[in-house]
Amino acid sequence: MNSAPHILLLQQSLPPISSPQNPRPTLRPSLPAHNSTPGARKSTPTYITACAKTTRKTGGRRKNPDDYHATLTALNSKGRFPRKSLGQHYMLDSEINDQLVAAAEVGEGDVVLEIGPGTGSLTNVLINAGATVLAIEKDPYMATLVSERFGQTGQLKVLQEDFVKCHIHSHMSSLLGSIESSGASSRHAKVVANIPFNISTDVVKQLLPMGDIFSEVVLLLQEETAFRLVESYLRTSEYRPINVFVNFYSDPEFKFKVPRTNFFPQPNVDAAVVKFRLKQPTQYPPVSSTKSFFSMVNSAFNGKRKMLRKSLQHICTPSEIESALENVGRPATSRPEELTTDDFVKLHNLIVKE
Ligand SMILES: C[S@@+](CC[C@H](N)C(=O)[O-])C[C@H]1O[C@@H](n2cnc3c(N)ncnc32)[C@H](O)[C@@H]1O
Repeated sequence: MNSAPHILLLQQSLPPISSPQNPRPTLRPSLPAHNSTPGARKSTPTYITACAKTTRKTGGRRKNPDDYHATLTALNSKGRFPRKSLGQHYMLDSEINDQLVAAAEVGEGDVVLEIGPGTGSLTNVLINAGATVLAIEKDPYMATLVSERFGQTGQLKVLQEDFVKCHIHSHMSSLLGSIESSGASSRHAKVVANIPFNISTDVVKQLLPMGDIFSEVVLLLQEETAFRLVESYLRTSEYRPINVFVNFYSDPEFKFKVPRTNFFPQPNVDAAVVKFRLKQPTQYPPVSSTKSFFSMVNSAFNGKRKMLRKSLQHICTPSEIESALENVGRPATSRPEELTTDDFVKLHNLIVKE
């Protein structure tokens, strides 16, 4: 007998899941076998009970193929329940997936990287838009599920790997190469993904410097992360090296907020969509070495409360830093949070000799 966990779906007399009065329920494990009804067989699987029904689209609007019940049914088919460690919060509103795909302007013939396809709700919209999708999924069960769901289309390649560890540049280059050699146009690929919040920084750090293969990266992130990456302003304590990094490699844009009630299970925070338009390598600000540039930026912020003429003393003398700042058009007493990405580039080129 299969002892894998299942999801028991109660379809009757269920409260709506998206109203504030009826917060979306969470999956909860039933009592373990030793607490179950006397006489129950020992091999009874651990049931997960979900007490909710989805809001259905009516009045001529199309039905969401990835609503609450469909998501649970898909998980149940593999005996799965959402895993917190994998950031598994599934999107229930296909209109938000439509907006994600529209934000990246995905169209016929595009090649798209999706990180964490899960049950395939976003993958479905991407495929319907005419894209060929490379999906990286860490959870082997979800990788199988999404392969089975779209295997027939010929528009999906699934890699069961951890995105953080995989060689995404070479995977994507070889996919683009094979599409090109089949006679199709060789446009840049795009990234569209509802990613697990715990790998957001890794994803941004890996993908943004890949302007040679990607033109846009559209990510559904934790709202706070989205603000931190896009709307941290000069002279505030939120302004960090990551902002210099993001602006060096891309033009970021905050697109829209996604309330937490749209996910199952519901996370503790809201989300938001950010679009990064990647710069091509020829458009990067001119520095002799990106390694020494970001190392200088990090050093500058390490001494956050210090003036640059102190925190960058390991590179050159305070008076050399003061005159370089003057050259950049900044006061000799400048602190890191007062410099734009362009200012840092100019400062680097004046003080770092290689
Ligand atoms: C937030 S869910 C999104 C699922 C689906 N895209 C959706 O919108 O409903 C994140 C997905 O990423 C997968 N995942 C988590 N960590 C991953 C990693 N390091 N590499 C690749 N996939 C990962 C999870 O298994 C899960 O399917």
